[in-house]
Amino acid sequence: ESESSESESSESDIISRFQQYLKIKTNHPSPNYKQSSEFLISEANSLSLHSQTIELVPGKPLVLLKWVGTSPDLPAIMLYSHTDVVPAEHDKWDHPPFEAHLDSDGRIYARGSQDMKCVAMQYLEAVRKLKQWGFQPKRSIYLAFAPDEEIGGHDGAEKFSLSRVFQDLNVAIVLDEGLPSPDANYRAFYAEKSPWWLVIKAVGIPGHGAKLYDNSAMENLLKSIESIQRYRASQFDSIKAGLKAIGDVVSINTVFLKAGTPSPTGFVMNLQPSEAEAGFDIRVPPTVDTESLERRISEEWAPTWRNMSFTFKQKMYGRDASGKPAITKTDSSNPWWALLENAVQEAGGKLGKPEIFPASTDARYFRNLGFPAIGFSPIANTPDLLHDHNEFLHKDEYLKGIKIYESIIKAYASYDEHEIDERFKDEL
Ligand SMILES: CSCC[C@H](NC(C)=O)C(=O)O
Ligand SMILES: [Zn+2]
Ligand SMILES: [Zn+2]
Repeated sequence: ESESSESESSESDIISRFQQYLKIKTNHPSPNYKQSSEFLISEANSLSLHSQTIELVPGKPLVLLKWVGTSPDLPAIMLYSHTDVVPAEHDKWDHPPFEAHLDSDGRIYARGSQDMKCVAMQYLEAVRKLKQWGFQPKRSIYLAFAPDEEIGGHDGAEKFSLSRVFQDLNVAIVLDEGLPSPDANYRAFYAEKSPWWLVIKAVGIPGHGAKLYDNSAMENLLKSIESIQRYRASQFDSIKAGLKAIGDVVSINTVFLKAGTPSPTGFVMNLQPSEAEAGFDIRVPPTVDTESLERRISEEWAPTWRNMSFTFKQKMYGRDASGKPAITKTDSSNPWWALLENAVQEAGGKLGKPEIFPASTDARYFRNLGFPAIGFSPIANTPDLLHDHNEFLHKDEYLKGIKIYESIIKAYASYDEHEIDERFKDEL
C-alpha cells in the first residue's frame, strides 16, 4: 500500500469519527448523554485508555479517561471538553445541524463543530497518533468529557471540580475551550468574564395613554435604559477606538423587555402600565471594580427613589478563595503558557496576545480553585459561529488542530521542572 493512500484512508477515518460524534444529539434541553458516553468509551477502548463514567448527578455522566504516565507521581495534565451543545433552529441552516454534512469545499456543518466537539475529538485523535508513534507520556494525561456547560455547568464542571475524584487526580494544568480566530493567529484565554444576569423592574402610576404625567413605570424604566445605553456606548467606544479588547470591558446587552397590558389584538394602546421590566446580560472582567458597578446598578439603573428594584438571575465573581481575581498567569511564573506557545509554534501555528474570554466556560470552576486553566480551541482562519446558524469547521483546519494537540500533549506530558533544574545545575 502506498503511503499516500494509507494517509488518505486514515484521514477519512479521522473525519468520519468526528462526524459520528457530531451526529449525536447532545443538544439542550434534553441532551443524549447516554449515547455520547457510549461513543466516547468505545473510542477510549480502541485507544486502550482507562475509562470511567462519573455520575455526580443521575443522568448527567462525565466520562473520564486516563493515559497513565511513566512518572505518575508528577501532577497530571487535564484535557477538558463539554459534551453538550446549544439547540439549533433546523430550518435556518443550509445543512441539517446534526448530519455533519461535508460539503464540496471541505466544510463540515454541524452544531458543535466549533463548540466544542471538535476539541474533544482532536484530543482523542492526537492521543491516537502519539500512541501509534510509541510516545510515552511522563505525566499522566486525563481527558474529561463533561455535561451541562451550556446551561451553567452546575451539574458538570462545578460538581466535578469540587469532587473527591477530581481532587485526587493531582492536576497541574487544565486545557478547555477557546474561540475561533478570523485570522491566522490562534486565540488563547487566561481568564474569563463573570456573568451578571440582571433584571430591573419599575413600578409607577398607571393612567390614560393620552395623559402627560411624571413617574409612570415606563418612564422610570426608560430612564434606566437610557443610562445603561450610555454606559454600554462608553465601553463599546473604547473597543471601536482600538483602546481595549472585548475581554477588557464590561459588556451589557438588553435581552428582554416586558411591559404593557396584553389584549386579544396585541396590547392595549391607551393605557400606561403600572409595571415594566427589562433583563440584561452583563459580563464583568475579573479585574473590574465590582463595588462601583454594584453602586451604579443600585443608584443609577434601579434606584428605589425612582420606584425601581432589581434582582440577579445569576451573579458570579471571578475570584479565587483568597478573593484575588481568578487569572491564570501568562508570565514565566506559569510554565504551561510558554509551553503552549512553543508547542503551537513547533506545529506551525502562532498564538495571538493572551485574552480574557468574553463569555463563560467551565474553566472558571478550576481557576476559582487555584488551578491554572487555558482556554484554547485550535481554530484559525474561521468565522466565530458559536451558537450561530451554519456552524462549521473546515476539515483541513480540524486536521491541523490535531497536529497542534499532538505537539501540545507531547510538550505538556514530557515537562518535568526537576529535570530542567538539574540541567541548570550542570550549567552552573
Ligand atoms: C453562564 S453559563 C452559560 C455559558 C455560556 N458559555 C458560552 C461559551 O457561551 C455563556 O457564557 O453564556
Ligand atoms: Zn463551549
Ligand atoms: Zn457554547
